[in-house]
Amino acid sequence: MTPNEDTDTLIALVSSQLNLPSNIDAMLEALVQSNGNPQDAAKSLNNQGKINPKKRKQGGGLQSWLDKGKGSKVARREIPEASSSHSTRSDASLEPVLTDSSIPLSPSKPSCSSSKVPSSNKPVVDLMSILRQPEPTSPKKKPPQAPPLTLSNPAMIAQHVPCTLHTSVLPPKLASDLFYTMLARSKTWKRNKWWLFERVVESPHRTSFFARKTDGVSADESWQEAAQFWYNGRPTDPPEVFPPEMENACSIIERVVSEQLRTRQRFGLEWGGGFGAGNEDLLWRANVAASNCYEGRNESVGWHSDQMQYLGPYCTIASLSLGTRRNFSLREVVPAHEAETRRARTFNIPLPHNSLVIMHASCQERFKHSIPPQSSMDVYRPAYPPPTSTLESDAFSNSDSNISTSTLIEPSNCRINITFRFYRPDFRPESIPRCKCGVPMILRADMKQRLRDESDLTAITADAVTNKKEREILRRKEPIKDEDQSKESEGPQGHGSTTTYTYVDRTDKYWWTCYAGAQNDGKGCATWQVMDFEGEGRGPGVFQLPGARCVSQ
Ligand SMILES: O=C(O)CCC(=O)C(=O)O
Ligand SMILES: [Fe+2]
Repeated sequence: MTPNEDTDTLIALVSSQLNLPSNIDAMLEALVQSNGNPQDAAKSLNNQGKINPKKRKQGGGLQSWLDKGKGSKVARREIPEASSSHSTRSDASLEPVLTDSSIPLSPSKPSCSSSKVPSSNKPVVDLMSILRQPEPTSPKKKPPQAPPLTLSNPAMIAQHVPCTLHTSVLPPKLASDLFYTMLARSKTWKRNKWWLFERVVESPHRTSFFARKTDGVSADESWQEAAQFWYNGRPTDPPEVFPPEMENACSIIERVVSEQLRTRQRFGLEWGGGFGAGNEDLLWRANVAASNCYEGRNESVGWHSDQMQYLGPYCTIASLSLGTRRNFSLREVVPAHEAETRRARTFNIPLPHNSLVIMHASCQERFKHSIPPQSSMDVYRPAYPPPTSTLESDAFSNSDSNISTSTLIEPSNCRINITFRFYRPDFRPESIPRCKCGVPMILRADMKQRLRDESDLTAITADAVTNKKEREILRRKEPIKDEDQSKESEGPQGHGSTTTYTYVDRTDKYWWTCYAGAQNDGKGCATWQVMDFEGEGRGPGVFQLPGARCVSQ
């Protein structure tokens, strides 16, 4: 979870209570004044008449700003200090407004020179205590809000979200061993900390970052920087290496994900390169993983989308659940032009022990996800005793040294989550642009600019696709076992030799933006620049593969 996404939530909460539309800067300013309370911020904006509706740009989004003449040729911009004293700007509502006379501009220069660990003289607060839900007080008529929907089977999941659920994904003994191994390790994992609205907030769960021993990943020092990013830029120990059980699980999961990818529509900017000799049959690999431990029903992770700076656009993330069953929630970020006609619905997917959720391409761009606190929770009763390797660890130490393993099968109130990820070679740490603070920037998608929703996209794409099988897949929006794919195109190098590379190009925009404020008292330089995929020498994306063709236009 990252500070940016928490700010998204706050901004969305403020925005939902305004009588008139506002801009991001005014909302951020009001949030700072009201100590992060969205209700107070909205009230003060509504009362003080800070909002000048004429300044509101219809349609919003990065492209509309770029199209406004003077910005169109300039890729790199700075946002005035007063409007960006927090690097915590919003995907959902970020408008790169350069000047707005309704906002007092501070003459002071960007003040960060280096990233530093949050100082301890201010109290650390639990993130959830800041993200208070407001009372529904807005007098403005909003589109109807559909109640949360539980997606209880794979067909429902495929219908509503860009995810698939795979139950009993690992052999049961391996799932159990991996649970115990990670549970034992989790005792030393850290709670993430970062700056949000002049306070240090702390994530309500423990987390750790892993690099895979294969592929030279852990041997490459540049990945240390990537690990540090997992902790919002805090200095950290080198990433942990995948333990053997995790390595075994990862090999199985890579096959499950690759099989899924063969049935799905690809996106032009997805990774199109290979995965090295011996992996020609894989469409997806993992070279890093992040693991989380949620102890009890109150531990959680708030609404966020995952940072993409090393994953690149349209990434695929495979998320394994072990231990207690928890709900995984997803909520779409509604594009600005649809905000007055529809509201996002929350979808809940119950995740049992040994289940895998694949967050497919576009999930990070279009949706936020969370593990919410629950009012009740069933304990997990392991089917096997802990493996002997974990018995030596403190987690299972017992004063009775003669205890037999079978008596150690104890119910647990913990959920272990492992998100397997592929950090792309074309987004290696040394290729990430740095802001004026000297800190690597983060990559953000312009969620506002999305032109169509998934159903429109599917219809358009399906019309354009000539391959009958693919058309069927798109229409049903369900994974279909695909036996006879791609007779028509040559397989691209290293990316499987029997796959058709049709892709959709949604003309989405991405930009790099300063991230230093997360660890620097909330102060960043607010530099940003549009990502120029080819100009920055990135790729190959799926759109660059031999035989690939775009089906959206
Ligand atoms: O625990 C989970 O399932 C989600 C974790 C997550 O969203 C993350 O690590 O980014
Ligand atoms: Fe996440």
